[in-house]
Amino acid sequence: VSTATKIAQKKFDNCIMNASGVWCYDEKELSALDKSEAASFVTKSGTLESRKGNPKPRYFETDLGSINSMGLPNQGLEYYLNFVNKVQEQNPNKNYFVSCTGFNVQEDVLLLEEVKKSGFKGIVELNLSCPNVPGKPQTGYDFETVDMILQTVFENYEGLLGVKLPPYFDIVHFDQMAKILNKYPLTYINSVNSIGNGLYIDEEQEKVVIKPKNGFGGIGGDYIKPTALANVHAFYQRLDSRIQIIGTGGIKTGRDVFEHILCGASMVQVGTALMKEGPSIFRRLTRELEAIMRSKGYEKLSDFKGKLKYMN
Ligand SMILES: O=C(O)c1[nH]c(=O)[nH]c(=O)c1I
Repeated sequence: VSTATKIAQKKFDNCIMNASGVWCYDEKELSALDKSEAASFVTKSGTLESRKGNPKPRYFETDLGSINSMGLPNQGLEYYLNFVNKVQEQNPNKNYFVSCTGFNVQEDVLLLEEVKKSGFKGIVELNLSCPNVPGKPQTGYDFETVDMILQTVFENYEGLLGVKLPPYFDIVHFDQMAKILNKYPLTYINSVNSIGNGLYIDEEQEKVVIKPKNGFGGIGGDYIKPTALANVHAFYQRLDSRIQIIGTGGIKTGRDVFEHILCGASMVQVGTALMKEGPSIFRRLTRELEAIMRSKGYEKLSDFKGKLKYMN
């Protein structure tokens, strides 16, 4: 049987979805994702109460990516749970994600209790890496706190739960974080969130381009792909195989999807490029990935997942 026929018969499970924060603020945006070729969707990170977020302009696109300091604007976790529970009922074969984030461990516990009470059957993404709430540090850079949060959360929560991590830039930090993460019954880790507190300048006006935090914001897009691939692969090398990895960062073509999977990702999420192109991007990325797999004779993701070669 020819390779092409084999691939046609064994269409790989779609593995591409949105990144939290992009095209997922309300029912309208989430419904558009659900209708698209995306494998699933994740909501904007929900907090205990709804939030307006930071003053605008708080998002800016550049040729190579984006900078954002949204400040966690969201409808509140209850809104997202109500909507996703409804959609989940209509599509039992899809696994939907609800993202949430508290400002301390007590809030994280309350959020997960709210999830449990709602009867949510999907996957929770606990965001440990929002870089844009003034005065609040990125939890993911405080290893003891991450350990304490996961310990506390898993005392009561039995559902499917993953964590959204910030990018790390130090091999010892990969070692330390992986040691902590391996202690817990995590379904997955999502690596990476934006690279926090970058600065993009309008040279002509000699000015920043977003209002919050004197122009400092999370960086996404082409700028961050090498960091994202390194984080995905570093955790792939260190985590128990029971913990899946969702790769996020710098994806805008099928090649980028392929590279994230080669580094060990089981699924990938698209942020900046989705913001630029809209939900039709999922059809394009799926086609481009299929073409690459066909050209290399791969039938399914496990044929190449994590199989990045080193120079011996
Ligand atoms: O500013 C935001 O809302 C935001 N922006 C990001 O780039 N990552 C995040 O996790 C969040 I919660």
